[in-house]
Amino acid sequence: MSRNTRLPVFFRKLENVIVQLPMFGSLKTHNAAAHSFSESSVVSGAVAFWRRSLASAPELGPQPKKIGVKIDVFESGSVGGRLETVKMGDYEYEVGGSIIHPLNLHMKHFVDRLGMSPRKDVASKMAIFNGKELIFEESDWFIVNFLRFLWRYGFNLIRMRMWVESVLDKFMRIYQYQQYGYSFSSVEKLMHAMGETMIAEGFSQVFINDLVEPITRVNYGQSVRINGFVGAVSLAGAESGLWAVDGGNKRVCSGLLYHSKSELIPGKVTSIAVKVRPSKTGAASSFYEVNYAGEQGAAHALYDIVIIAAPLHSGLSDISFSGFSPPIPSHYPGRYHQTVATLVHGLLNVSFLGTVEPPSDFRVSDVLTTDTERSINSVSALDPVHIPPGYKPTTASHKKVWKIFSPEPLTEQQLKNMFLSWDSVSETRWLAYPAYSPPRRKTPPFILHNRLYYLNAVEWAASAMEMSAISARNLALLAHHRWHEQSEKIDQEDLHTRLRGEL
Ligand SMILES: Cc1cc2nc3c(=O)[nH]c(=O)nc-3n(C[C@H](O)[C@H](O)[C@H](O)COP(=O)(O)OP(=O)(O)OC[C@H]3O[C@@H](n4cnc5c(N)ncnc54)[C@H](O)[C@@H]3O)c2cc1C
Ligand SMILES: CC(C)=CCC/C(C)=C/CC/C(C)=C/CSC[C@H](N)C(=O)O
Repeated sequence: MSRNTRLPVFFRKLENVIVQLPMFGSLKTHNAAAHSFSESSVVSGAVAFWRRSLASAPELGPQPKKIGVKIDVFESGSVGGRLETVKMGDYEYEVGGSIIHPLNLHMKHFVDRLGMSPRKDVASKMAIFNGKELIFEESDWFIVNFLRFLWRYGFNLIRMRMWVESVLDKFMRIYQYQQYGYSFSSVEKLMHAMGETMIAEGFSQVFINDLVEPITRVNYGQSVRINGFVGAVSLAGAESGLWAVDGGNKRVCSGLLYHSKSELIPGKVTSIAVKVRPSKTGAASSFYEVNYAGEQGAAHALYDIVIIAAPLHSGLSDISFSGFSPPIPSHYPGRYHQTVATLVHGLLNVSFLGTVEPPSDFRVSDVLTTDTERSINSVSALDPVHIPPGYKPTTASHKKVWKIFSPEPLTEQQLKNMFLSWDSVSETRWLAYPAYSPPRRKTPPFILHNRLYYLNAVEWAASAMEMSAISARNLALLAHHRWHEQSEKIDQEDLHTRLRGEL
């Protein structure tokens, strides 16, 4: 089992039988301009703006002449945003977005196209902690896991897996739609095109408490009271075959930024105003004035199209909007959930987990927690972003790097309970992903104004690297089609049936 895998071993084997993956062609884009734009806007992570003129895209219909597109990307922090690594000792470790699903085709495509590779796999083993003891510890033996699960949960696990697969199966449609240049004007329409997702019902309470809840806690730091799609994404984040980018996931961001030839402007965007100016022909045209605090102080620049690629929520971007009617809020309703990632290079106190196993036998790498454990969401042994030759995971009798996810920063006392000793500690406080618990809110819009777009609205469906990539590609296509008044490529119904014969 690979280090990023969370579901028990027997499940990995079953998947080959139950899962039918839809077949897709390569993700070769039909729209070079939109594609390179989508790449730069997602993953540079910041706020991307399209300046003055759009490039033509021959495959999208007859185009008058090829004119250049200039893209500026503003970044107030570091490129990669929530993809971040921290150095401990000689190695770097992921402290933000760390795992990628095998069906996340945009991420896969980026890595291939940039000539990067997935990190080497390292074996892992999962356990579940209820605050007192380990209620489940994965065995190395497929048959043992299988029988344990069958005994305790009946066929719940298989049904759950089939439900996740049915959601993923519909989710995969988006790649085909985007390949054919289709776009969607709202998160609701994008989700509708991927098939409505209902919360899976009928699982036993003990199964939800023991397995589903721990997975949503490690992945979204929250309970199971979340919408169906994000629930399925969270469970997908516990499947087999999860991977990471060799050298660190954030390399994809800087790689795509470089590749897109856009200009990176270090600076914090403070406000965006809509300005109307007379054009050469006499007709009024509007521009967006972007004000920012750059390295040389306050400055501004004018753009035709602006894409905001950072969450418009308290504590995350703080951009004000002026001159818009109706007004655009700086912050949309709803908050982002705090997850603290604490990395400790130390000796784990295995008795804190209620186990009597000697540390030299303790090979568990991922400890998930049930809702009864309030102070921590997970404890995981981390592997460096690059696996050096000869690297082998060790038992708990050796010092190694552990990552603890918790809703609040850990106290000295909590660290002392969890570790017998440590050399170094690093703490990263994230406003990590939306707080998905009810009341369910209206999703923020993709289109904030005529040519002003908002990428991170998609996180209210689910937050993951791939979701930002999908949203970026969608907005690049949408911006292009709206600019060229190609309404037949926007919000088309029943694409699934219409495109069925195309591949
Ligand atoms: C702890 C943690 C673990 C996660 N694990 C996973 C995982 O395993 N797999 C997965 O797929 N996803 C994971 N995620 C989610 C994933 O990291 C995010 O969904 C994704 O990285 C979002 O990317 P983004 O570019 O849309 O936003 P961000 O990464 O937030 O990028 C926004 C950027 O905008 C910049 N910015 C903000 N305001 C301004 C401004 N006013 N002016 C200029 N720049 C500004 C910020 O500095 C930032 O760089 C995790 C997230 C966290 C926090
Ligand atoms: C978008 C689709 C279809 C799949 C993505 C599945 C996926 C990678 C989900 C993970 C999402 C997430 C926010 C994980 C956070 S924690 C990651 C890991 N458990 C860790 O310990 O770092």
